[in-house]
Amino acid sequence: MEQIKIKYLTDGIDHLCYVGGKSDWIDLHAAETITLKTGDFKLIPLGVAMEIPQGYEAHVAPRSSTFKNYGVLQVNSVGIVDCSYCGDNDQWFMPVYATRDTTITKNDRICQFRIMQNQPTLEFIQVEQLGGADRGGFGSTGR
Ligand SMILES: O=c1ccn([C@H]2C[C@H](O)[C@@H](COP(=O)(O)OP(=O)(O)OP(=O)(O)O)O2)c(=O)[nH]1
Repeated sequence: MEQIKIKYLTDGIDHLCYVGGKSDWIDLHAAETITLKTGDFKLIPLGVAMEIPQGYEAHVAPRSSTFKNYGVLQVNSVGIVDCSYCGDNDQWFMPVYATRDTTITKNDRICQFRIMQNQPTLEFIQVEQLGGADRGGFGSTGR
């Protein structure tokens, strides 16, 4: 089992845990109560900093119910937390855009994350011709 050092940056949010029977994604909590007007952008503090193991990164995504419950969109679609983001003040955030007036209450489970192994180091070799057959370009397989 991998161990991750975690620092909670605020009182009053639940500690991270698996929700039994759900999945291996782990929910993250809003660290403060935030009221947004339609069209507002806000970095929602998630109240945690972590030391992700070397060779891994975390992917942060909305929960499926986040839009239904709060009307917010995660503007970067998926957040990437690098393992170099590991200091005491490297708090995790969820950047959101409000599509309606809304309130997110402190400790609400607003998004979720998992860690993923880093990809291998890639070397790009410039060529004039690639080896594969054309597939027809973007969106060519029909609806
Ligand atoms: O949704 C996110 C995305 C990123 N981060 C943190 C962790 C990540 O390691 C750091 C930087 O993210 P990224 O490299 O994607 O952003 P950038 O715009 O390139 O900023 P930087 O100049 O800090 O690298 O911000 C979050 O807390 N939430």
